[in-house]
Amino acid sequence: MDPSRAYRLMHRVIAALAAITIGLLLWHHFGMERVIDLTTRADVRRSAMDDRWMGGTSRVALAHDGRALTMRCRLARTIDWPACKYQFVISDTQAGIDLSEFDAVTFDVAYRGPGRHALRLMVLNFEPGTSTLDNPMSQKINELEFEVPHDGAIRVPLNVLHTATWWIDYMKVPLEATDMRIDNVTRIELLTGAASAGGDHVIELRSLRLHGKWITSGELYMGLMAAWIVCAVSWPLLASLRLHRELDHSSRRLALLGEINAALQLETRELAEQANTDPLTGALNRQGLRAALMNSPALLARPMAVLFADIDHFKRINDRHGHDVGDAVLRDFAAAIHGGIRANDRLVRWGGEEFLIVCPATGAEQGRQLAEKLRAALRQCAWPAGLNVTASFGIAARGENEDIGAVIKRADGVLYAAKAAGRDCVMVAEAPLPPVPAWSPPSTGAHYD
Ligand SMILES: Nc1nc2c(ncn2[C@@H]2O[C@H](COP(=O)(O)OP(=O)(O)OP(=O)(O)O)[C@@H](O)[C@H]2O)c(=O)[nH]1
Repeated sequence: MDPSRAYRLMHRVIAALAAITIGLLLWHHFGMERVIDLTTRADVRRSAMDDRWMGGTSRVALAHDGRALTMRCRLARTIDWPACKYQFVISDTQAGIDLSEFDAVTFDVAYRGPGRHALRLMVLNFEPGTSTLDNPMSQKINELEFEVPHDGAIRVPLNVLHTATWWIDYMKVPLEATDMRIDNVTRIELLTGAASAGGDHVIELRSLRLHGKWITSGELYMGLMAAWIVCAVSWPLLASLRLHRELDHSSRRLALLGEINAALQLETRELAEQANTDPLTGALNRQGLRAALMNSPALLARPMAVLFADIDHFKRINDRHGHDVGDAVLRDFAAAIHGGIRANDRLVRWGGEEFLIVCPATGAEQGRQLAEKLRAALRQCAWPAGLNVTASFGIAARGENEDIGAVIKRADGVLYAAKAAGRDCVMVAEAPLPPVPAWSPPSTGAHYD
């Protein structure tokens, strides 16, 4: 799953878990009630017992009319502790039920008979190491005695149960094992009170219910703690995954932006080149020459020469063969010139069929030789439509402190002369006059009136 989605989901999970925790704690405290009704529960075996097994002479009979369990007891005080009792057997094995999370027992009972109407509740807990299956008396006996009220309804808290002292004596239980325990209850008994009067006692037990929680507080706390631990571990894990993914995303976006930037720079460079280049011949245009001179001022360092080249009778070519052939001638002319000049020379289409060649580190004579070489190269070209194309050249070498415009003008001047001289030739301009030094007053001390 996408870590960002999982992270958002985690927010919801934590909010839900917080709500569930509060809900469960409140529900556990105020509700979640589990009730075991011993008078009706199918897996509980119900019976009655008198004291004859202890040598007594009491008699008991149990009847169940569907409404109540009625115990008729003829109590005979012929032994010290005569009693009749209900027996609720929950388990015949060593494994009973855990009532430690049960907090009360309720009775709905009607009691008729002589003397005090009291009942004794005994909760038998199977204790591993102490109890045995063949002797129910070996199970820890937790007891309490209560008066049956007139209306017969009573709720007795289970925490008032205590381990019967006579059982502690009987079993010789060490002090540290005498605590009340009801975590493995196998049977529950309800007896006539210890000091009940002899005679006929009729006890109608309409219900005997244990009230507790569906899950113990321990289980609840453990479960909630486990859920919170899972959240606590997952949270930073998902947060770091999300961070990692966001970093990954950002670096990919950064890389993409870098690529776009590089593409834009390339495009800008291409546009700049297009703006500086003549689309027909690939030579620089005037703007391109200006940019080249600004970017490489060394182009103007002396010696340097400008060759002005002009195709002869170009108008005639256009007129006779059409503009397309004229264009092809211009392209081939630029290519031929390009093939004959050095890499650091610059070819500029000055306009129409006029080209400039700016040659750094070149004097007037070298310029003339270059122009002758180019003129010879033009003769070698295979021109379109079988034409024989020639060009005239005017050369000017840059004088001291002469600006480029003046050099071009002088080259143009001698080109005009070359045309006038019959074309297909090279003319070199005279060197310009050296600049006149600025006047300064004589240093001899002479003065003028
Ligand atoms: N095909 C074509 N023709 C062009 C282009 N630019 C200018 N021209 C033509 O080039 C011709 C130049 O003619 P002119 O200036 O009279 O020069 P020319 O005919 O070469 O004569 P000379 O220079 O005296 O030898 C004109 O007809 C322009 O229309 C272009 O880009 N393509």
